[in-house]
Amino acid sequence: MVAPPDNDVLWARALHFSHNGSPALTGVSLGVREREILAVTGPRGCGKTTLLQCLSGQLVPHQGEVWFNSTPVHTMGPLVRERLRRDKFGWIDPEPQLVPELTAWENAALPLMLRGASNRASRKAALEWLERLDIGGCARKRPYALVQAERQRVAIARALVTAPTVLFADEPTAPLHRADRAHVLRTLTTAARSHGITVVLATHDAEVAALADRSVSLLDGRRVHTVRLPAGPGDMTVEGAACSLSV
Ligand SMILES: Nc1ncnc2c1ncn2[C@@H]1O[C@H](COP(=O)(O)OP(=O)(O)OP(=O)(O)O)[C@@H](O)[C@H]1O
Repeated sequence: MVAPPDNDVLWARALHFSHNGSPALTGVSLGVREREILAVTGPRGCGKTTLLQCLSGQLVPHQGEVWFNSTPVHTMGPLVRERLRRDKFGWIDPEPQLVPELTAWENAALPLMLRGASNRASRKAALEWLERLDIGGCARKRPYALVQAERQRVAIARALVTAPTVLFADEPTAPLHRADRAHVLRTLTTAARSHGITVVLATHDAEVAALADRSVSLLDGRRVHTVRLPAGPGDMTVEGAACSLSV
């Protein structure tokens, strides 16, 4: 095993993963620099979610290595990986998964309470994040009384409330309308930058990817390089020696 470069907070080498024998990642390598916002782009089914799950320790790659700072994640046991995810990582799903019995602020405060923070401190931090995401007025409502876009903002507040080292966001604005999407993404990226949070953002939306510092593209479980043509039919997708036009 070779340790990753010092300036990469996450580093993956030659990841392979199959779901029930069907390959989802076939040799993906990448580094994520500290404090950068990295977009993982590509069409549906290209392996974005699987890659984020391997990087965040939710899945263990069948081959390859994942490192968080100088710690190998792929060799960790389930309990250590669970602790790493709880203490260092945040996760946003495309569909908000909230606890129905808890109010919006209690849902947002949950990760802090699970870490043993006081009720008062957890509530204060949760309310601040809900305010930043423009849903302070919903703090006492339960999920059933919120619309989908409000529920997603609560889920985003919950992911940010601990100021994680790395935030994994899997199509985080998928349930939002276009205007809402831009606002939530700006809030998310501004918060990440001001708190020094590294973000790995999976998206198939070019407008969303444009907010990132850098993008990596996947196609059929492999990394590809997308080159923008100066004037022509679209982007050129290059993988090794093979080229194809994606329009
Ligand atoms: N739990 C699963 N069981 C079986 N196959 C799966 C499972 N999860 C993903 N796959 C398959 O693995 C491949 C990669 O899926 P993945 O969800 O990682 O891609 P994605 O780029 O995130 O797609 P989407 O944008 O649709 O979420 C796809 O072919 C998908 O059908």
